[in-house]
Amino acid sequence: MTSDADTETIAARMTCDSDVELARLLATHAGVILLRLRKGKRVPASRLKADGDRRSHDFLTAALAKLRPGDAVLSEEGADDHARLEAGRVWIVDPLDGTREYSELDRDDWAIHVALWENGELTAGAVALPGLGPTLTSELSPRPRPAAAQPRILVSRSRPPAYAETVAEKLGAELVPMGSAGAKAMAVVRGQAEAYLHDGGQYEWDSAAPVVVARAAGLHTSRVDGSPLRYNNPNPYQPDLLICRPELADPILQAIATAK
Ligand SMILES: Nc1ncnc2c1ncn2[C@@H]1O[C@H](COP(=O)(O)O)[C@@H](OP(=O)(O)O)[C@H]1O
Ligand SMILES: [Mg+2]
Repeated sequence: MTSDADTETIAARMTCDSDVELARLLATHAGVILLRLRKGKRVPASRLKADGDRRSHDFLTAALAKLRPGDAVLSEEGADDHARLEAGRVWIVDPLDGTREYSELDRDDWAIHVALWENGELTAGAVALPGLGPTLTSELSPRPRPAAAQPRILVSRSRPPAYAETVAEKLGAELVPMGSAGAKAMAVVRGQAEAYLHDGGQYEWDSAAPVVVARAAGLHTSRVDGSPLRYNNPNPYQPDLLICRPELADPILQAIATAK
């Protein structure tokens, strides 16, 4: 098992000039720490969730402090330092997205998010999906996607939007529950679903890295009223999100507007 001292040593040894490569390395390594932490664990779910959040957060923030000392950090697990509002570069990280699923030992729908915001825009990011496949980054290129006979719309397992069934009916789509914003967004990037719809509560760290990777893959990303997603706001609460194949954006947004 990786100890806190080990993770500090790893962070201290890392070097990296490219921001996107750094995001990939950090998210991937945090995933290794999290996989090791839960391997063979027979501890209460609440303890695994708390330990996972803390260990991953400590690793990511120690590495960023060493490798990008001038940058600000907004992390789900850290105190929000409003100095970030004056900073030109802010790392927006979710050390463990899908914490609930992480504590269910047979599930893989959880993720680590590392994104970089620079002067108003998300510019780089990575989403690690330990146990599911390689870390996806904002260096992806759009790829051709064959039309799906019946669109699959991913929604939260525990908190799907109240109007999701109405939207699915209108589009002749199937609703598929899955944990983690990052896992859902990357399932769309990987062609395993056509859309990810969320409403009712979320924060910037839940979507920043998934959104910058999804945009690089050529997908539509917006609020559910079609307005743009903006990051590094004074209040990081960002309650809703649509990520989908571009040709489905207008039909889904129209169906949401009618159903809400
Ligand atoms: N109504 C809500 N209010 C606040 N956060 C929410 C939320 N619904 C989902 N989220 C957050 O969005 C992420 C994905 O959720 P879900 O798996 O339900 O789709 C989770 O992040 P964390 O696991 O990082 O806390 C979850 O806490
Ligand atoms: Mg999250």
